[in-house]
Amino acid sequence: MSKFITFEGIDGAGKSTHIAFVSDYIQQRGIELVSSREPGGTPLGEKLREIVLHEKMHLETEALLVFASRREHIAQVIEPALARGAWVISDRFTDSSFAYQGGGRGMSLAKLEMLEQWVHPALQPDLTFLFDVPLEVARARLDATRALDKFEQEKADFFAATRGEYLRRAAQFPQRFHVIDSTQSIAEIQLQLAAILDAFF
Ligand SMILES: Nc1ncnc2c1ncn2[C@@H]1O[C@H](COP(=O)(O)OP(=O)(O)OP(=O)(O)O)[C@@H](O)[C@H]1O
Ligand SMILES: Cc1cn([C@H]2C[C@H](O)[C@@H](COP(=O)(O)O)O2)c(=O)[nH]c1=O
Repeated sequence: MSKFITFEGIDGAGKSTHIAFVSDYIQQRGIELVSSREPGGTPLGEKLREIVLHEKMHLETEALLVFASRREHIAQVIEPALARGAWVISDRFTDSSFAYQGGGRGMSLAKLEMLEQWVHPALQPDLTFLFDVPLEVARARLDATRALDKFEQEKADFFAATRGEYLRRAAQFPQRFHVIDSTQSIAEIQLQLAAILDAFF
């Protein structure tokens, strides 16, 4: 049966690193897997991603653009894959909008809930991995790897609020969230992910 798995966390928490491991782990079982990301995942979504990650804009414009990208992603990628029985992994989904636009930027959570209800009233991830890490650790990892985009250049209080909203949502939806302590080594985290997935297959 199809499954929808999302990966969340502040920038530099380790999502991309662990998506590669989880993708291999799932595919080794002969399961068809579609791996995608937000904002993005479709040609239109990738154009919106460029704008969202690099242009300054009103916080509600930002929220509308990430949900526009998501609407296209759901229609073109997520729903067709789930309908044919494939598993879908998405590097970020609506929890990111609550964390970044809601927590980080301070947008009304009630408005975000309205957008969520509009764009995907019946779709929620089956499993969400939240890679939780203090900002200093995430920032040190990012600084070592690449030039920073608009979000990655935000200050400590933005990421404290983003992380706080992620943890609030994990407490609100404990049935789908697994909070992973991302200060552990990659090998330790992989053991934890494998155990969670083994129980999920
Ligand atoms: N548990 C870990 N211990 C040490 N280094 C790690 C760990 N997890 C990830 N890293 C390293 O941190 C850097 C950032 O990791 P990664 O790109 O996976 O983060 P990310 O959450 O996908 O970031 P972003 O959301 O900004 O793309 C990489 O160089 C990666 O090798
Ligand atoms: C889906 C989504 C994403 N964002 C932000 C969070 C990140 O800073 C970037 C995406 O970059 P990544 O390297 O792929 O993690 O976009 C957001 O603010 N709101 C969202 O809904």
